[in-house]
Amino acid sequence: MSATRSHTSRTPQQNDPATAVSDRQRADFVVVANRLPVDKETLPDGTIRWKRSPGGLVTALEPILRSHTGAWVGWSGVPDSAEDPEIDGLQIHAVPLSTSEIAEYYEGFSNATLWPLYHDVLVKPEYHREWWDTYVEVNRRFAEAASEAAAENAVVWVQDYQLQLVPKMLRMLRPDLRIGFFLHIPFPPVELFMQLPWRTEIVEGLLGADLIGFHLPGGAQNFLYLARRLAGQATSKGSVGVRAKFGVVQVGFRTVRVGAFPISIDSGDMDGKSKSRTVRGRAEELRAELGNPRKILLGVDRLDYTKGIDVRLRALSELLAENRVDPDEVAMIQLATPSRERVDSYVQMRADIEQLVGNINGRYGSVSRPIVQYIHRPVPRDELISFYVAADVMLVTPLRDGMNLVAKEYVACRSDLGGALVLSEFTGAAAELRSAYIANPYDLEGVKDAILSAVEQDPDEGRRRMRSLRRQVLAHDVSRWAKSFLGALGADTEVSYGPNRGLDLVPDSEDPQD
Ligand SMILES: O=P(O)(O)OC[C@H]1O[C@H](O[C@H]2O[C@H](CO)[C@@H](O)[C@H](O)[C@H]2O)[C@H](O)[C@@H](O)[C@@H]1O
Ligand SMILES: Cc1cn([C@@H]2O[C@H](COP(=O)(O)OP(=O)(O)O)[C@@H](O)[C@H]2O)c(=O)[nH]c1=O
Repeated sequence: MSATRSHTSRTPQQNDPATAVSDRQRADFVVVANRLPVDKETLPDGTIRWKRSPGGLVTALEPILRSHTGAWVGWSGVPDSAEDPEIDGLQIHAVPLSTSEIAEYYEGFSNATLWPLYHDVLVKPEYHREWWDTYVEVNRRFAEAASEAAAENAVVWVQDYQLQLVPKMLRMLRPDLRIGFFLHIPFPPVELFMQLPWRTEIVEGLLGADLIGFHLPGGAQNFLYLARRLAGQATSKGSVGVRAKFGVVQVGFRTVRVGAFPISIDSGDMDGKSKSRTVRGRAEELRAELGNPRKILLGVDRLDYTKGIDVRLRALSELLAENRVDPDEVAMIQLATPSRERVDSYVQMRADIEQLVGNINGRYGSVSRPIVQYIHRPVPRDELISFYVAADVMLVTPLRDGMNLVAKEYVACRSDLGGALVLSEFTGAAAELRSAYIANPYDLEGVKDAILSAVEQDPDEGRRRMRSLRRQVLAHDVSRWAKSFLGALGADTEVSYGPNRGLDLVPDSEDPQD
């Protein structure tokens, strides 16, 4: 997948005379992400094996990686591991991280500085100069690894907040490359971003890309303002659309495009799997294991303070206390994958949530039937689909979330048009899933009303809503997401550039939704 534009610059070989990839073919499409698309597994006999991880990004990009000479640059998730595991022919380039780099770059700057800052400062971001220094150093290592992996004129797609300096660093190493960047979490309001002591470096780091993607137009517009204010660059002023009507920043002779590309899931695959006899049977079993309650409520999240798990538990607790929900008729399942367990705010939040679960079960449950079933371990994908099929009401109540794929997965699994989705208005998904029961997670009465409406919904109304939600999710799947981004980057022959290539071409007045 060579980019179409011409260049005159160092070839990778000139750049890098003797590298770890010298014996491998350089790739014409390179994904750079904090995490590799593989998980390390220790078998009962102690042997180690690498397993393809089931994430949406891997699913979306795998066909593109396979149809080109594709490579993935990332961290294995294990300290000091320099193994380059080969999975089904996919080229993997591991960037090893030491224990202290994991503490300062991943747990520190990525997840105790940027993550809370970009999620509405739900907890106070910590600003430490040593963390920043390590973030710069690790970003440099990722940029070097990408530079070594990429063939001349290759397309490189950098992912997410952990790697915001990589586009500029990579461009300096390899001006021939076509570079895209996608942010998977919200881009914060300007007033919050301005707290960051290294705000200009981050904006300039991103401006190394040819195309910068956000989930929502609002994030793109915040970024355009900052590119003007902090980096002093000329930008377009009109509104940004969805998958179209890009903003532009003029950086010297380069035009950087800025757009909104809401990510999605492999909805066709989930739809198909959810119809299988095994999944349906397992869903029935789950209902039976819970004592066949009238209504099953479900939450599926990484255990993260952004996800509003406490919000839904408090809402349920109050509904039970007010006798608006009968404890004999409802059961709630909360699946909570362990996440970032060495970061203080996550430790505290886990204790709070487990206490709330205990309070509800202590007050309203019985020995044989707790109200809330809480599972604190990852649930495999196929099993997860059975939970979606079994649940009458899906509770997605984040205080802020870039997208929230769980909401889309639930919808994709409901070909029976059953079920109801309660969805926080502060998720990226809420911009598309308008037929959900939308609630403001800061308004507990509103959340309670939304849950009650979903529990008591008229079946015809439920089918109408689910049909409309499914239309959206099935039409906009993850492959469309990848193609629309890569098309805008000029890397995919199936999708061509949109019209907005110059500063004056972004119209002010057009509707931001396509
Ligand atoms: O890698 P971890 O620290 O274990 O965290 C897992 C991932 O969490 C974040 O997910 C985001 O991306 C989703 C897909 O675009 C989106 O739906 C969700 O709203 C985001 O929170 C993070 O952005 C990833 O980098 C992490 O790997
Ligand atoms: C709890 C749980 C989740 N999954 C899968 O994880 C992702 C979660 O994606 P989302 O966008 O909702 O949020 P974050 O990226 O975590 O911020 C989704 O694809 C779930 O199916 C899982 O496989 N197993 C689990 O136990």
